[in-house]
Amino acid sequence: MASKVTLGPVLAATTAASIGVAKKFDLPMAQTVGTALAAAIPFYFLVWLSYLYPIYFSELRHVPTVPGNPLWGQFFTIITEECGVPQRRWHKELGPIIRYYFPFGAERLSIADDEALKHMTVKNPYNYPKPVRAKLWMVRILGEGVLLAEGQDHIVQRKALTAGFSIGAIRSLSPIFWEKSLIMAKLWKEEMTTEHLKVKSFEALEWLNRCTLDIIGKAGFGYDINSLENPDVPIREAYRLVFAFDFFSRMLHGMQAFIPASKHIPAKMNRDMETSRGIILDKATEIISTKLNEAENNVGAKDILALIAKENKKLKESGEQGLSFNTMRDQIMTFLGAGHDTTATGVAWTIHLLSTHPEIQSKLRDEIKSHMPFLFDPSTRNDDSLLAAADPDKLPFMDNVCRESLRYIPPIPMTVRQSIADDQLGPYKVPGGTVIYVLANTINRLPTFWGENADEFDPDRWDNLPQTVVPNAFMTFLQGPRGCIGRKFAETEMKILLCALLSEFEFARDYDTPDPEEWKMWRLVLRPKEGVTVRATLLGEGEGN
Ligand code: HEM
Repeated sequence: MASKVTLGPVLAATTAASIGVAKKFDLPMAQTVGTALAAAIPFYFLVWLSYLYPIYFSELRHVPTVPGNPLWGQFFTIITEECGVPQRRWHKELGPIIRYYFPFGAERLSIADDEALKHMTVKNPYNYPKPVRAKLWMVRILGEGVLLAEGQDHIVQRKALTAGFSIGAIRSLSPIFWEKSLIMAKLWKEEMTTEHLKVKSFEALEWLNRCTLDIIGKAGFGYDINSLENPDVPIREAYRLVFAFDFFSRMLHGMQAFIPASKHIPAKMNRDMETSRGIILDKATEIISTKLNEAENNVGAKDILALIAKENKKLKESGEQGLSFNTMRDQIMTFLGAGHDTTATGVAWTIHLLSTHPEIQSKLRDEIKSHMPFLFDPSTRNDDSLLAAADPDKLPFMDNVCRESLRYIPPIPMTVRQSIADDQLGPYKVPGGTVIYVLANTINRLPTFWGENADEFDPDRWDNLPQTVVPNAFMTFLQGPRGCIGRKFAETEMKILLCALLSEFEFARDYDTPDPEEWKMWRLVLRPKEGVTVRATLLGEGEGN
C-alpha cells in the first residue's frame, strides 16, 4: 500500500527528474526545474494529498467516512459548531468508528466503540500519546507535568502523585473545600445585603473560577491565594489572560500548533501568554521551594503537594527514581491549570442546568436539607464540627445530578491522540501516526450507549441505567492510566460547592443575558462564551418563596 509520501521527497524527486530532462533535451535548467516544481507542488497538495491518497490508497479508506471533499473536508463544520456536536451526528449515521478530513485530505478518526476505546485508553495508552503539536501551547502554561508526560516518564510521575489523590487524602481536605465554598456564598450574600437586594444576578463562572483557584491553592499546596476576596491577584489575572478567547487569540493559538516560531510574533496574545507564564512559573517556584523545605524538616502539612513531597523523599531514599525540582514545579503548574477551571466550569454548568430545571433544583435542595439541616441555619452554618461530619457522598440525588451534569456538558469535551505504531482498532487497520479524537461531548450523548433520551438532562437516569452504558460511555474524566487523577478531588469539591450555594440561594435563569448553552466555546474547557449569569434569590426571601 502506498504510504503517505511527504513533500520533501516529492520536491527532491521532481528536482532530480527535471534536471535529468533539462540535460537530456538541452532545455534551460532553471526554467525547467522551476516549471516542474510549480506543477509538482499543487499536484502534491490538490491531487495526491486531497484526492488520490485518502480515497484510493490510505489504509483508513475502509473506515466509514463522512461525505465531503477531502480538499477542505469537514473543517469548517467542526470549527463553526460546538466541539463534538457534528461528530454526534456522524456517529449516529456511520457507526462507532468514523473518518473525516481536515484540509488537504488530512485524515482524522473519531472513536466511540467500546472495545476500541478500551484498547486505546486502558490497555495500550502509551501507544497513543498526545500529538506533539497539540502540546505546544499547553506546555507553556501547564508545564511539563504529568498531564503532558508520556511513556516511562508518565509512569514514574503518576506513581509519585497517586498518594496525594487517594480517597483518604481527599477526605482530609474537605474542611478546605467547605471553608472556601462558604466564603463564596457569604460574599454573595454580603453584596446583596449592602445593595439592599433580595435578588441579584451573578456571573457565576468567574466567581467559581476564583473559588476553585483558592481551593486548589490551599488544598493542593497549602497556599492561600485568596482570589475570592482579592479578584485582581496576579495569578488569577494570569489565567484570565491565558483563557481569553477573542478571535485573534484563537487564530494565533491555532497557528502555533503548526508554526511554533509564531509564538515570537509581537502580538498581544503572545505578550499575555509570556506574562501569564512568568507569573505562574514564579508562583510555582515559590510554592515548591517552601514545600521541599517542609518535607525535609518533616513538617506535617496535609495538602496534596506535602504528601507528594514526602512520598518523593521516600522513593529517593529507597533508591527509586523520584521527581526532580523542575518536574515538581511543573506539577504545580499542571494542578493549578488543570485543577481549577475544569471544576469551576462543571459547577457553573450545573448551576445553569438547575436554574433551567427548577423541580430538580428543589429536589436537590430538599435532600441537602434533610442530611445537613445546619447549613440552612445561620447560627450553625459555619460550625466546624458539623461541617467535619457532613459527608456529601451520602447524598444519592446529589451524586446523580453531578454525574448527569458532567455527562450532559463535559467540561473537557475532547482529547486527541496519535498512534505511534500500526495497530488494529475494531475491524480497522490503523497506521502509525494516525490522529484520533476521543470526544467526550460526542460519546456521552450517543443513543447507542444512553438510549433515546441521551440528549435530555435527566439525573434520575443514573438510578436505572440501560445495559448499554459501559464505563467508556462516560468519557468526562477519560479512562485508564491517563484518566483524570483529580476525579475524586473534583467530585467532592463540586458537591460541597453545590451544598454551600443551594443552602443559601435559589437560582433562576437571567433572561436578560444570552442563553449560555447557545454558544459554548472550546478553550481547553467547554466554556459558555458570555459566562453563566444566574439570578440568585436569598432563601426565604424575594421571589419564588
Ligand atoms: C470536573 C473537573 C475535571 C474534569 C472534567 C477533568 C477532566 C480530565 C480529563 C478529560 C483528563 C484527561 C486529559 C487528557 O489526557 O487529554 C484529565 C487529566 C488530568 N486531570 Fe482532570 N479533570 C477535572 C478536575 C481535575 C482536578 C480538580 C485536578 C487536580 C486537582 C485534575 C488534575 C488532572 C491531572 C493532573 C491530569 C493528567 C493525568 C494524567 O495524564 O495522568 N483534574 N482531567
